[in-house]
Order: sequence, then C-alpha cells, then structure tokens
Amino acid sequence: MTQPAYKRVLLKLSGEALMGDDSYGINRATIERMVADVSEVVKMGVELAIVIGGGNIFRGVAPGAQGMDRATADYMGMLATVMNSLALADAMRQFGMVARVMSAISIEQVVEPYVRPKALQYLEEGKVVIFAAGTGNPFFTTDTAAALRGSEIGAEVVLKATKVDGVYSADPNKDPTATRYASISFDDAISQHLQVMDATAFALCRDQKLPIRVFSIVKPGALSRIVMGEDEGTLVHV
Ligand SMILES: Nc1ncnc2c1ncn2[C@@H]1O[C@H](COP(=O)(O)OP(=O)(O)O)[C@@H](O)[C@H]1O
Ligand SMILES: O=c1ccn([C@@H]2O[C@H](COP(=O)(O)OP(=O)(O)O)[C@@H](O)[C@H]2O)c(=O)[nH]1
Repeated sequence: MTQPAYKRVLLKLSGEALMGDDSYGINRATIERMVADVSEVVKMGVELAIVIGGGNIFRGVAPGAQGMDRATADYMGMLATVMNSLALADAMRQFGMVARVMSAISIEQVVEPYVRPKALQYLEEGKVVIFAAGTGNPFFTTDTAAALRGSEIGAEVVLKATKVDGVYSADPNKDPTATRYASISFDDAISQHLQVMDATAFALCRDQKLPIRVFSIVKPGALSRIVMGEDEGTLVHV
C-alpha cells in the first residue's frame, strides 16, 4: 500500500462552510461528511490537528458587529469557534474517533486550555486535536491561528479547506474570468493581495517555510487525495 505523503498535518476548516446550504449555524450533513473525510486520513496513520473557524456563527467584521468595539466582537468570534470545535469533537465521538479540544482562551469548565506539550502528546497518541478560540487574540483570524498552531506542532503542511477549490487570480465568486493557480509562491500571493487567506497567515507560513494547500471542502475525497500526495487545489509555497 502506498504511504501517506505527510506524518503530521494541520487542517483548517472554514466555519462558514459548516453551514452547508443553511443560512447560519452548523449543518448536520455537512459536519458528518467532514468527519468521515477526516476519519479516512486518521486511519492512514496521519497525525491530525484541526483549527476551525467561526464565521457561520459570528465574524468580528460582519455587519452584525457594526458599531461594536472591534476587540469585543472578535472575542465573540473566538467563542463561536469554541462552539464549532465542541460540535466537531462531538460529531467525531459519535463516529468512533477520539478528539480533544484545546482553547486559546481559558474557559476551563468547558474545554481544556491549550498547552503545547499536551497537544503534542495527544497527536503522538493518535488523537485528533482541535484548537479552539483561534489565536486567543482579537484582530487575528483562524487562518492565522492555523499558521501559528501548524508551526508550533511542526506540521508539514497547512490544509485550508474552504468554499473555493484553490487560489485564483481574483476572487472567483466576484470575477468569473478568474483562473486557478496549480501553485503560487507566498510572495506572489501577498503582493497580488489574494484574499483567499489573510496576509498575516501567509507571512507566518512563509517565514516558517510551512506550505499551505487550499482546496474545496465540498469536493468528496479531496482531503484523502492530498494526504496521499496527489495534486488537488492550489499549493502555496516558499
Ligand atoms: N484570489 C482568490 N482565490 C480564491 N478565493 C478568493 C480569492 N480572493 C478572494 N477569495 C474568496 O476567499 C474566500 C475564502 O476565504 P474565507 O471566506 O476567509 O474562507 P474561510 O471561511 O474558509 O476561512 C472564498 O470563498 C473566495 O470567495
Ligand atoms: O485569532 C483569532 C481568531 C478568530 N477571531 C475572531 O473570530 C471570528 C471567526 O473566525 P474566522 O473569521 O477566521 O472564521 P472562518 O472564516 O473560518 O469562518 C473572526 O472574524 C474574528 O472576529 C479573532 O478575533 N482572533
């Protein structure tokens, strides 16, 4: 049997994609499909950590947060990621997987705090680690949390599962003539202001030489194919 291309990966799941076709919240069928995809990868023996977004529940820069103090709105966004993390961990439990949620902000009655050595231990034990509450700081995003935690745990790649199937020359939802890159350098992605990920996340991954692969969350089997080393989505590299 062919071996997976990676030993340890950091998967960033879009909060917004968890909505499926609903207008907000968590769509049951969508989360179950995600868990099934994730379980395939875990069965291959790949150590998997997950950062999940919160845009399906609350986004600090959304119209609903207008007029609010930005930092307060961002803390609400971080709490939204905690809810998504708990939902994901529970869906994994129902699927027979073992997951641990670790939060960047302390709410110890709800989830355990993020402690790096403990996270590494869980990964070595084959448990899925879900990092909740982003970076724990306002003015950041869960993409940056993925870059940060990915660097901290020594992941070989950050896999960004999102609504689009890769990085395009312009936002494909706004510009139908946009074309998809098979690969692009961090410097080009940053200088062209490609909005698929924020510049902070790109810059951190660039400095740490941590590649990112952007791929579609709705495409069946995409995650497994990537982990097996196949070409899927867009590779952002140094
Ligand atoms: N150059 C681009 N290539 C691909 N997607 C882009 C680009 N520019 C903007 N986007 C938009 O970025 C979105 C993904 O970013 P974001 O909404 O932050 O995702 P997530 O919720 O997965 O973190 C896509 O749905 C797409 O509309
Ligand atoms: O380190 C972080 C991560 C997230 N957030 C807040 O949490 C929201 C939800 O995260 P994000 O927008 O990254 O989620 P996604 O796009 O994946 O749904 C953001 O809008 C921010 O308001 C934050 O303040 N700091």
